[in-house]
Amino acid sequence: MQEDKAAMREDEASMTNDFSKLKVPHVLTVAGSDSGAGAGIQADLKACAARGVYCSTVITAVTAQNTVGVQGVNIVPEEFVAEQLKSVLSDMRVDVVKTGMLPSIGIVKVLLESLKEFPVRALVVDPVMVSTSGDVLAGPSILTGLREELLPLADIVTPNLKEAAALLGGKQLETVADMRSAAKLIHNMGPRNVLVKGGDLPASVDAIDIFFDGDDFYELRSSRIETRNTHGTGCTLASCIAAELAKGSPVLLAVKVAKCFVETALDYSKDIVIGNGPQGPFDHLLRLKNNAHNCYRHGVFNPSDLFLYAVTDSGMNKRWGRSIMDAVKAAIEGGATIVQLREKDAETRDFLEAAKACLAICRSNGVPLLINDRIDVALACDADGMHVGQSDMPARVVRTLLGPEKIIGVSCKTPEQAQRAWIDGANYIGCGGVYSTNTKANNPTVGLDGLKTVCLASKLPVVAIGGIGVSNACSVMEIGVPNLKGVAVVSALFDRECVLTETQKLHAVLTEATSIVR
Ligand SMILES: Nc1ncnc2c1ncn2[C@@H]1O[C@H](COP(=O)(O)OP(=O)(O)O)[C@@H](O)[C@H]1O
Ligand SMILES: Cc1ncc(COP(=O)(O)O)c(N)n1
Ligand SMILES: [Mg+2]
Repeated sequence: MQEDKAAMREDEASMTNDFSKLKVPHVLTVAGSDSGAGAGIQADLKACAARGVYCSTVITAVTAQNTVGVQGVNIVPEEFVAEQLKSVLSDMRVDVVKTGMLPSIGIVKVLLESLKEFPVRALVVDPVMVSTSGDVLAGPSILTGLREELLPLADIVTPNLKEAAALLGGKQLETVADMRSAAKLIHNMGPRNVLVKGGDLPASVDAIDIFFDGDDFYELRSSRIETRNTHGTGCTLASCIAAELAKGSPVLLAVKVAKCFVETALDYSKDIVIGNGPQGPFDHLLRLKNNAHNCYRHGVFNPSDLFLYAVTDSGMNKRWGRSIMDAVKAAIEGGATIVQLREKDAETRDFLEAAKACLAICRSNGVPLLINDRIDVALACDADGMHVGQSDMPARVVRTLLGPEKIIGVSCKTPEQAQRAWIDGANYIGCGGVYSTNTKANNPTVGLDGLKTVCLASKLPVVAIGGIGVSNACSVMEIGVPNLKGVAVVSALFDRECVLTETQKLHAVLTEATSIVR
């Protein structure tokens, strides 16, 4: 639409803009709010976020809506819709406008005026009229404005079966052949492309949509996901199309990507239960959630996990003739609450295989698994986090690479190091060696006094490490500082014949010691 004018604006902008700054693809959605957050503005925001595109919002109506249906609609006065449009379009460089619920002809007119004043690269029109629950979101009064003025500006219009029927004056669509002829007739109203969506096509095994570009028809099929969670599929599809267009994609490719996204998101969230009604929302942020899903306890670090912290040592386990997996399994069975793989001598490939196997064991027991020092291994196996020393990669860099959900621990001997770990975004610190140990060469000890000093200065929870075992764990915990949450042990568990028994013994000692402290 009005590409010349849009291109001119782009040129003007390029003269004044600093290109060392990154231009973010930008979709503006002009739609209604859904309080249940499955459809409307909320779906648009999530869909654009999932596709890596910025989304601004002009709200045309506020609906009271849940998985049962629409309980109320409050239309935003058209002057105020105009004000929102002006705020966004006059200031932010919008690439694509996507429309959803346009509840009155007045609002359609206001939108048309704004698009004339501030042309954009592409316009996606999702002609929302009736919710899947059957409630009216925009009445027939908008139809003439839609057909005669908005559709001719649209790069693509995406009616579902009912909306296509309404645009064509009420004739019901029941077959793929009906969808094709509807697409052609709607194309005659002026949009460059038409997508008739067949989510509600009766008795279809696949989810079939018909795309028509004025010359050719494309039958787009995806498998139909058996789920009640289809509320908001239409809004999501249109927003994804807009997002891909904003990135510069051709229209048909944008539609294919969007359809694939909807199918994947439906499949991913087919069993989630939100609300008691017949139609639930689905989960757009599957990529992010995939991680959180895989995480111990949805990625929420609990400092009490530091209670009995088992740290492996490959040499030790090899000497006793067991694999790292067997060692980890026994430690967890004995009561270990967190596990760290510290394999200084392992070959990378072996380490990764072992890490994956240990992760499976830890996940099935709800115990977090961290990797010592090796961020490549932590990333490759999607471990729950990392532990780093003062000469390893800085915690702040590790945080950037692992993201916000993962656990990061830092070895600290001094209050200054503890302060730095906190600033760098660590979750806990390991303080030691408390006693001397032969698992770490040339490692000066801090003693119980040093441990106490660091605990008192630390804003993060602390786990004590270094030469701790059944005989002295009690004295360590008895220093009685609230943020000392437990002990980390290597030899006391793994340089022994039976890991299970030793872990059980240590667990009993710690339980006893902490009950005295409390
Ligand atoms: N159960 C399903 N499985 C897979 N895709 C679906 C399913 N239901 C809808 N879709 C797809 O979601 C998109 C939105 O379609 P539809 O539900 O018909 O629109 P609306 O939400 O506007 O009624 C279409 O691409 C459609 O094929
Ligand atoms: C505010 C608003 N906008 C659009 C829809 C359509 O979504 P669906 O067809 O999936 O019910 C809706 N229910 N609510
Ligand atoms: Mg639907």
